Amino acid sequence: MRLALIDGEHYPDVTKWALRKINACCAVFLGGREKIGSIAELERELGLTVFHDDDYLEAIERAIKAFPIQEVVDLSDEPVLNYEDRFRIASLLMRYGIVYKGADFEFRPKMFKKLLNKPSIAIIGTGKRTGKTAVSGFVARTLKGIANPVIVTMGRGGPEKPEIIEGDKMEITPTFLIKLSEEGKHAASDHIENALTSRVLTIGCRRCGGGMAGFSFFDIVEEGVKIANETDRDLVILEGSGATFPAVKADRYITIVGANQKLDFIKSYFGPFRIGLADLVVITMAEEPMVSEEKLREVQKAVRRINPSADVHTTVFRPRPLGPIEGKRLLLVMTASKEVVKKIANYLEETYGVEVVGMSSNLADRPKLREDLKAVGDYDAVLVELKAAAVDVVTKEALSQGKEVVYMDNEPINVDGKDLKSAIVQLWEDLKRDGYEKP
Ligand SMILES: Nc1ncnc2c1ncn2[C@@H]1O[C@H](COP(=O)(O)OP(=O)(O)OP(=O)(O)O)[C@@H](O)[C@H]1O
Ligand SMILES: O=C(O)[C@@H](COP(=O)(O)O)OP(=O)(O)O
Repeated sequence: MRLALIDGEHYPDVTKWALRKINACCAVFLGGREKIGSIAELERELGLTVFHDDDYLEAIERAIKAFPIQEVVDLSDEPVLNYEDRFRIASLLMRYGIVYKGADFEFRPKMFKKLLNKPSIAIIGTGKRTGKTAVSGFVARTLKGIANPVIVTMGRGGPEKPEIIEGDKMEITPTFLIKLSEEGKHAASDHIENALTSRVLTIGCRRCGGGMAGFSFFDIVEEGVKIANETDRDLVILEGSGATFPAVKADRYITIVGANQKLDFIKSYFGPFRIGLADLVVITMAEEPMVSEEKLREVQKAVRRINPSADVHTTVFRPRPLGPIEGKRLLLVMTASKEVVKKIANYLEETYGVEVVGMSSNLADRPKLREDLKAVGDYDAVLVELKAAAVDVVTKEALSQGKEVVYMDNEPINVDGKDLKSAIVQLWEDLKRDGYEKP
């Protein structure tokens, strides 16, 4: 069935003429009073049900619940709808799997397939390096004792066939990672990072390309999910990549929003789609210099407005070295900005009694990283995130110099007085209580 979006900037007979052409079952009145009388009169003139509300999204949602709508056709125009409004509508319809068509645009959702035969939590983000891997690892560690999770990733550096890393059984050493890298693999891919930081079973998948709403052009997640189904694990954590996520229906959603992101990417375009899916939102990097207090308030406000029912947590990252570093002279290498790396260096010096003698924020830029590594003086150990060039450049160079390699994780810490750990346990308890949807 087809729902039409109409307004009062068109005369009723013009709208009626167009409605006949598209064979609509009902309409939502969006606003604009210049060319109509009352809405009741309009409804009589058009001869079909017209939904309306102060909030046009509410009206559309009501129409969708009342009729089995497959397509929404937008017969309105500016000034009633601006471009931001249209993305809001597109975000809502994407969530319901409904096509949204206008005069010169069409948004076609991919269907979320129900493929998992066990409970699942998807961890998706509004952008790259917003902290999906950090939070996925945190969720896995939090639930490890009670839910025995497996993580399925879909990185752009992921393998062509799903790769299983038994992080719970094997030790992931610098030498093992170098071996993977020499086999031509991306040894710092998300599934390997998760296996190392959280010591759980992970399944790495590949994806290529991402659209606007969050679906990938190609990916092998379905193959990864089939393998996850065959494991004896109780919970599948599906981790997105960049602003893209698996087109697999999950039972719960955690959306990661970087406080440092452009506000428009959070509250406009398809930000509301990603945030609207969430049961729990984690706002990451909520501190200076990434974000001012004023902008943070705007980000929090936008998230609450888009999804009032989500449990919102505001957090910062702090490093969690995965090996002993106390008393060492450290080289610190990260994908974060120069200012952040300095901040982390101070934190490490204060917390672990180390001396940070060199730093690089160029982990994701190999030519600059090589220059940084050449310029550094003597050090005992390199502390590096398992991302980007951590293995093929940093680990290789450090081992060749006889230096120690210690990998580090980024731990989310609440700055809002809430407790992310108990919220995650609660999410799992609720999921168990409510039951999960079977394929
Ligand atoms: N205190 C901090 N403030 C801001 N950023 C930080 C801080 N500590 C770490 N970071 C950065 O936050 C980012 C977190 O990346 P994470 O991997 O978790 O995100 P992601 O969305 O999964 O991306 P990817 O999988 O590509 O690494 C990293 O770039 C890391 O260097
Ligand atoms: O670029 C990506 O696809 C992933 C990392 O994937 P790998 O390169 O580690 O496989 O980054 P993210 O989106 O999670 O920030």
